[in-house]
Amino acid sequence: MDEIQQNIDRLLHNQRNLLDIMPEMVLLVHGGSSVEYMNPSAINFFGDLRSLESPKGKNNNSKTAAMLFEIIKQSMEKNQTGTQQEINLNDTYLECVLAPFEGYKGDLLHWLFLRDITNAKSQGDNLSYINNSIESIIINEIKEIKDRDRVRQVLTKEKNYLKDHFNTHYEEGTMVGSSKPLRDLRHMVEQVASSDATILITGESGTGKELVANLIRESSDRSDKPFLKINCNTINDSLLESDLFGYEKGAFTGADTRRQGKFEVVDGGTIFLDEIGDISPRMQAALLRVLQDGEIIRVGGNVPIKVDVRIIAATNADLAAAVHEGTFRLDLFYRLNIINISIPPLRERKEDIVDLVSHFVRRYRKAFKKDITFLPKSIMTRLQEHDWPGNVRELENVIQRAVLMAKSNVITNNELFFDRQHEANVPPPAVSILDRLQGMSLRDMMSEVEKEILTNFLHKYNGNVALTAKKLGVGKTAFYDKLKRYNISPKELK
Ligand SMILES: Nc1ncnc2c1ncn2[C@@H]1O[C@H](COP(=O)(O)OP(=O)(O)OP(=O)(O)O)[C@@H](O)[C@H]1O
Repeated sequence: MDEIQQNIDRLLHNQRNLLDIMPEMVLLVHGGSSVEYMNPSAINFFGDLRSLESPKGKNNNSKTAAMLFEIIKQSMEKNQTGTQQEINLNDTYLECVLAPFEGYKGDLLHWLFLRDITNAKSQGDNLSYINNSIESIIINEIKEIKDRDRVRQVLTKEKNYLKDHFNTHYEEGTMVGSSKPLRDLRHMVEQVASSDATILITGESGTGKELVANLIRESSDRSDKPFLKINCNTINDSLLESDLFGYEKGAFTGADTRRQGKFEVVDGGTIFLDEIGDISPRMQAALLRVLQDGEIIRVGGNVPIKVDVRIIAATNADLAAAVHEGTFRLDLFYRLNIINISIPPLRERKEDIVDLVSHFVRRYRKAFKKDITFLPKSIMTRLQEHDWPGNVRELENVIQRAVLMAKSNVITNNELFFDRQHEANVPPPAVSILDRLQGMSLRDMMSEVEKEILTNFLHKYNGNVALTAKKLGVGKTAFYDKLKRYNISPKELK
């Protein structure tokens, strides 16, 4: 019997020691309502819950015991015994296994094995937070790389935008543009150049009328013969007449020798008469003679002289309207208008802007020895959106300035200034004329008023001298004299 008792004691001792050294918390609960055993880990963690008189007490240990009993009750109800559960006890996370068994005389006993997993759990949470952060950092990084790539692609595209254009061979005097109107224009120039027919080139100011005249002459059979350009607007009538047709000795004061006019000098070649809409009726008659009969009469002479000159004329005025108003001869209009080349304004062929811009960049980077290699697409868009009241000449001016002012190899918005010419043409706000004339002599006042009237009317009639002179009831020669006296340039008043 002693031996049996000794064995029981030994087993109990070993069992107790085993439970005592376990790092996990172990509790033995009796009947689901009192704690019969706690190992040191459990006591250390919960406090001693074994001697509590009533688990419903108010101290902390009673509350903890009540919570444990509740866990046992719910596990039994949900049949979760023997499985590992995670419970939260006052913000502490515990892993718990419940093992019910039948004790002496049928007592209901529960082993509760518990492990504190709060740290492990928060490390896990941290880890998943870090994982998430790393993931979002990587996602952001990838997005940024993609964005950078997109920007790089755009920049590469932009960089290449004018590369081909910039690298193409640059030729002075070429007519640039690939829009349908420009292609038609080029075709027409090729078709009419080789004939000797008179050509009238029409189009707004700065559209390229002179350029077209040059091309016609270059492609004609007269390309190796003299080519003279006369701007009918810049010299007065009598000078223009003697300049073109020559004069006989004694024709006017100072004509002490006979002199050949340009039509004779250029014989066999071409004459370009720019601003033809501004010539006087007398000049119109003389020109009609050249066109009809192929002859001129020198000023002060009466002998017709045969000339062989091709005439290319140009105007930005509406000659048909001038005929209608009686300031331009109908027969001369017909003679000039045998072949009409009409150049559309730039705003009607905006597709040409890219070609024109690169053409002018090439022209001016060479002239100013600048190394412009890049023109951002945003700049090109701005240029394409502009209305270009001054047409190709205005575009050329804008690019010329930009190239000159560019600080690197790129043209930026800082260098882009549009002509304000059309705004400058708006008459200044009215100031009382008498205020302005105060202190002047009557003669000076009259001159000022006359100058003001001439300027205003020329502006109103788009710089058309013949029309303005007619409207003011002044002879054209007298009108030109006045313009000279007051130093007024009709061209600047268009
Ligand atoms: N298609 C084009 N390609 C290249 N350069 C052009 C083109 N059109 C016009 N230009 C340039 O624009 C500028 C103005 O052209 P141009 O003097 O021929 O115009 P215009 O119509 O005769 O002007 P205006 O009415 O004032 O006499 C010139 O430098 C010319 O070389």
